[in-house]
Amino acid sequence: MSLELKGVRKSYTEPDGTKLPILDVEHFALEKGEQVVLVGESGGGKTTLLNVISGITQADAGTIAVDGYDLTGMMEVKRDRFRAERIGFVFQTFNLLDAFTALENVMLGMSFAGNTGGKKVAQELLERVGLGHRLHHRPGTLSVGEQQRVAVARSLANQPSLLLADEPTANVDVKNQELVLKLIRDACSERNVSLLLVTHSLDVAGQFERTERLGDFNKPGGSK
Ligand SMILES: Nc1ncnc2c1ncn2[C@@H]1O[C@H](COP(=O)(O)OP(=O)(O)OP(=O)(O)O)[C@@H](O)[C@H]1O
Repeated sequence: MSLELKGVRKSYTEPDGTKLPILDVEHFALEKGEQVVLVGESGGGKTTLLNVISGITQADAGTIAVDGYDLTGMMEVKRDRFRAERIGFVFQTFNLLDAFTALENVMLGMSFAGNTGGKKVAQELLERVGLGHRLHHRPGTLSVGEQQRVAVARSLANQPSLLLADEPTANVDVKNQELVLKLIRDACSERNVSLLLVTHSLDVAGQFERTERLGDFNKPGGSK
């Protein structure tokens, strides 16, 4: 199993102190190499779910296992490193660092995970996403579609076993949407990376064999 969530709960606390339950997932799992699209209503908690898996947000309860290792049972330093090594992330807004070139953006994530063989691998990844001629451009001098392709290259730099993609095609034009989606899916297939991708697009969702509606397995407030 590439990813397995059991009993994962997350609430936010509103300014007046009341709890706002967002996640209550009894069980959710991805097989190794599986590609799953996640759909659901706006505000339902899709981003929160990805953030809890990636560790951007701390879950209140439950276990989150990646490649059979329970992240919630690890010490913080080990957990951060494990995540950096095993989980790649593509965001809707790319999250590239403006002061650095495309090549440096890809390399920076690699050094964080202790991957020092950097430059050649980063260059190959950028070539793989069609940006071999843009290695030394900063994000502000790249087109939007090119920026998302840099982000895709960066997400794969540590050879993750799981890729989380949150609306990766929402901010790129139609032509680039197909390109970015194909790049993500092909790269995951080639490397046997599991993919969990959030989208609002029915076009995108329709291309996946497995589509999950968050509301079908997430029952916030049900176990209060
Ligand atoms: N830090 C926070 N504090 C309080 N409430 C939050 C916080 N982050 C998110 N929320 C609320 O949690 C709910 C779930 O948000 P989330 O972004 O996970 O939904 P989503 O399914 O990704 O939505 P969308 O499809 O619109 O992007 C929303 O109602 C949001 O307002």
